[in-house]
Amino acid sequence: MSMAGFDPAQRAADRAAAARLMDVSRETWTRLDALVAALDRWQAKTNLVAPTTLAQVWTRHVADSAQLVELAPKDARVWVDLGSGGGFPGLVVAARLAGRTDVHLVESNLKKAAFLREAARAMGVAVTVHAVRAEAALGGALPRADVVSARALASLSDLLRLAAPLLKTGAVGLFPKGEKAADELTQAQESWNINASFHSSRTDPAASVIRVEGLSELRSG
Ligand SMILES: C[S@@+](CC[C@H](N)C(=O)[O-])C[C@H]1O[C@@H](n2cnc3c(N)ncnc32)[C@H](O)[C@@H]1O
Repeated sequence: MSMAGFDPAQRAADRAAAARLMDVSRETWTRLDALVAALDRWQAKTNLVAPTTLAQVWTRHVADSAQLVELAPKDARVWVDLGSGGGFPGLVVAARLAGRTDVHLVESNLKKAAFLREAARAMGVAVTVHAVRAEAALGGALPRADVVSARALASLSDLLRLAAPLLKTGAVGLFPKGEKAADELTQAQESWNINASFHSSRTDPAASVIRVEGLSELRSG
């Protein structure tokens, strides 16, 4: 067991498993290693990920986040991640798309926002961290986006309400969801016309990513 509370051998095996799930450049691996090192440094003082997932951080969090890039438009210039927490998926996206896409991370917890800034510096990626509630950021500080993502932040209905200003102006929404994904979509369809597709997760057979491309209010009555 390491000082950080996980078995290093299990962590190494998990990194190898993640390498089989993600096809990324050597430069991206260097950035991702810097992200995981920063996460390990901070995890003791700020709970960034569930401690039980630390040994599997590479598959449970990094590879799980990395798969979103394949679902995004190839020419995405601006990506907004809501409720970024320990950097998932936002900092993983920034590692993969460095120099090509402006990544905005919205995180209301000030300690986690400080982590996101420090981790980005350690990774050598330029991101914009908005240390405010998403509701506030979406009311003004964010630019028009090509992609909006959110992982483990809220139900799909709440996410659509939150991200509507971006989704209605052309952003594609990428929302990783667990085994209740279909139920969440059915519930959201009570309020919205949604053009959505499901994409099986590469890292969790029970999970999927809901990709939203087009959103409008349902007319009632
Ligand atoms: C369960 S965590 C998920 C973090 C990360 N996306 C992940 O998948 O590991 C939710 C995060 O969203 C942040 N958060 C909650 N409500 C928020 C809001 N209204 N605006 C911005 N961030 C919020 C929390 O501080 C927390 O870091």
